[in-house]
Amino acid sequence: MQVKLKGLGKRYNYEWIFRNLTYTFEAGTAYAVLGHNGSGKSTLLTIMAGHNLASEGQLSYRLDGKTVEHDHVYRYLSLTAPYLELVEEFTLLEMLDFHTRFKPLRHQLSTLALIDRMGLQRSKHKFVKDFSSGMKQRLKLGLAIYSDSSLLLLDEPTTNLDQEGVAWYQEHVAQNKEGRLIIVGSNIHHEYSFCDEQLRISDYHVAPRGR
Ligand SMILES: Nc1ncnc2c1ncn2[C@@H]1O[C@H](COP(=O)(O)OP(=O)(O)OP(=O)(O)O)[C@@H](O)[C@H]1O
Repeated sequence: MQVKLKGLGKRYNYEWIFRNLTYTFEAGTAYAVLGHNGSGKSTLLTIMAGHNLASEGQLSYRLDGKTVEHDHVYRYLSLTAPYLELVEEFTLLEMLDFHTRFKPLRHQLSTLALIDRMGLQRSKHKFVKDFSSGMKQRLKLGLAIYSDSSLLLLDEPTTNLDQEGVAWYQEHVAQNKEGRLIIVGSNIHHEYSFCDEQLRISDYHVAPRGR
C-alpha cells in the first residue's frame, strides 16, 4: 500500500495540531512518525486509518497500482494503539475466532499457531479481562502484525511490555515487514529502530501567532 498526503492539516477546535503535511509513504517501507507527547502522532495515524477526519488536505491510497477508495481502506489495514480496546468478555480463543472472522491472518496462519507465536499457549481459555497489561499488549500486537494487511499502523507498540516483550515485538515485526507499509508512532528508539525512514511531526506544527 502507498499512502500520499497532500497539504494535510488537523485542527481540534481552534488549535492546529499540524498543517501543510505533504508526504508519500511508499509500499514495502517502514516509517517512524516521531514527536514529543501531544505532538500529533496518534492523530496522524488515526486519520490514515480512517478513524478520524483531516481538517484540510487530501489523502490517497494505492495498492498494486490501483486506487483504493477511502471506504475500503479498512480492509487492507491493521492498527494497534493504546486507546483501542479488546473484548474483555472473550477468552483468548474466542477473541481470535472473532477477530479472524473479519480479518484473516497472514499466510493462512491458524489461530492456534498465532497463540504459539504470541507465547500465550497457557492462556487459551483465559478471559481477556484476566490478562496482565503486558499480555493484552502482546495480544493486540499479535492481532495487528499477523493480520493479512498491507498497511500496518503501530501506535506506541511497546506500551506495557517488559524487556522480553520488547524483544518479542522486535523479532515478530521484523519477520513480518516484507512487502508492507509499516508506520510506527513513537518516541522510543527500540520501537522504531527497524524503520527505514523518519517523519518528524513537529516539522508541520504551526507557530502560535506573535512568535
Ligand atoms: N478528540 C480531541 N479533541 C481535542 N483535542 C484533541 C483530541 N485528540 C487529541 N487532541 C489534542 O491533539 C494534540 C495531539 O494529540 P495526539 O494524541 O495526536 O499526540 P501524540 O503525539 O500521539 O501524543 P502521545 O505521545 O502523548 O501519545 C494534543 O494536544 C491533544 O490534546
